[in-house]
Amino acid sequence: MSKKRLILNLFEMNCVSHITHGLWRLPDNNRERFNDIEYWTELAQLLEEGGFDAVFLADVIGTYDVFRGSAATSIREGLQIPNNDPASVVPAMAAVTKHLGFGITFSTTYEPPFAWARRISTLDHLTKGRVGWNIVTSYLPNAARNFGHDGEVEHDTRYEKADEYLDVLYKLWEGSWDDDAIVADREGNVFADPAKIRPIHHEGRWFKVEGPHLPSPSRQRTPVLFTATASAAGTTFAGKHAEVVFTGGPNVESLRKTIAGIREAAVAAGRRADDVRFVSIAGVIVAPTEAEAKAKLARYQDLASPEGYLAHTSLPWDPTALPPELRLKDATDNDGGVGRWRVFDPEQTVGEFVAGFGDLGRQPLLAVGNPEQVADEIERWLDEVGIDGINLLQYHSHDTTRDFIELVVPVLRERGRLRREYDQHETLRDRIFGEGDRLPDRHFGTRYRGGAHLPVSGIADPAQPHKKEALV
Ligand SMILES: Cc1cc2nc3c(=O)[nH]c(=O)nc-3n(C[C@H](O)[C@H](O)[C@H](O)COP(=O)(O)O)c2cc1C
Repeated sequence: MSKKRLILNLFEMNCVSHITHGLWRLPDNNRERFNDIEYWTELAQLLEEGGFDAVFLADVIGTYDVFRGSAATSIREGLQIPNNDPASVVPAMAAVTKHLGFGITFSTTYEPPFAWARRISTLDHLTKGRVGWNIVTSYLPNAARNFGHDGEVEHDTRYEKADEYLDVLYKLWEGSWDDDAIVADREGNVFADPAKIRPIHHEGRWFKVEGPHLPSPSRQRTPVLFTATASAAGTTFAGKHAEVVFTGGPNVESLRKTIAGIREAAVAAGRRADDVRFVSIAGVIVAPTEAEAKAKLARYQDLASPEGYLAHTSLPWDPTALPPELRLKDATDNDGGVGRWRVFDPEQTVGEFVAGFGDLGRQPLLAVGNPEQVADEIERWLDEVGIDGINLLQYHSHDTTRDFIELVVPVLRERGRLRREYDQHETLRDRIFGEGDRLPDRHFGTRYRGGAHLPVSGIADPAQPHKKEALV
């Protein structure tokens, strides 16, 4: 059996402190340059030189203001504020690269689907088929208040809304235009054929969209669909829609369960179990020798900020205000509001609990060592845990990426886990799945192709009465 090839992404965010809080202070870390277009173009070129598949851009549309009932901790920490729009930096990166893919996070909960469908189609055109979309439903109460709600939309309702959102998008991306709709007939003065373009007339519980889609079909039509979930509602959603699932989770057991559950949900949705690929967050601290890598981890650990992690987790109580020797079971009567990203141990003291938040060693996939040791660990995760790829966390920008490219990429290439060069002209989807540019027929989104399941077959053209808008 051939070896599983690693999907290699960099995990980024258009902000200072994405997910390794406190480390922006490392000497020469250049995260505060995120407002500069050169930050992104340099990064994109570096990633493409190193053979990365994609840069993955996380996003939030609110502040973390649950911890201590205020956004102040987040603001002090640079924790995802200030932040800029992720999609806006993609064209700059695309202009200086040919192969690098782009994963863009966007929420289905607050902004309606028509404009987003247009924006991502534009990006798919400009990148020649290199975009993916990380579908999120948004978890920040402040995000809800920024978009006219009093509080968060209830969890499962967000997924119901997301499901309809995707339905609208598939109608626009897959069904609204035929591939041969653009005629570009100069003599006949016909640019596009109205009979091959149709409105979608979507009317559902959440959205009413007439269409047609404004952009013509891009190479992938539907961008590669990513999501991150472990909940029951999210698992059903991912089984139907997701092509790549981003896995976090506290440990390997929960991860294996998530993977198995989503594969099962994919099969229930008429897809194949391996139609979904799994990409894990990975911390990699590598150096020529193990001792140097461990020393580097210690340097990083010194600067890690538990406060940043506490605010990021939206902990609804403040353990730093309690005596550090108090046991958690005596400090709080529920799960401590720790939530799904942290395992709660009632026997821990408050002091241990706080220190644990800033413990970089708690990462389930953390490889610290020389290049061979790191490659061994990544291969173990591919073969034993069952992931398909990694999203590399950044401790230091751009040293984390450079180290990985210089030290780990050659070893993974030697072991047949990474390609030596890109295939020319391939889209992001084709690179990941090797089955062409478009969604496979067994994906729900393809049901609208050619106008199937849409109320009209084409736009009526009064100047050409024989080509009437036909009801189907
Ligand atoms: C690795 C990873 C990355 C994520 N990135 C984002 C993000 O950029 N923006 C966001 O709003 N949510 C992000 N999330 C949160 C997820 O979208 C989702 O809310 C979370 O996994 C809980 O989903 P569930 O309630 O369905 O289990 C991320 C989650 C994980 C595990």
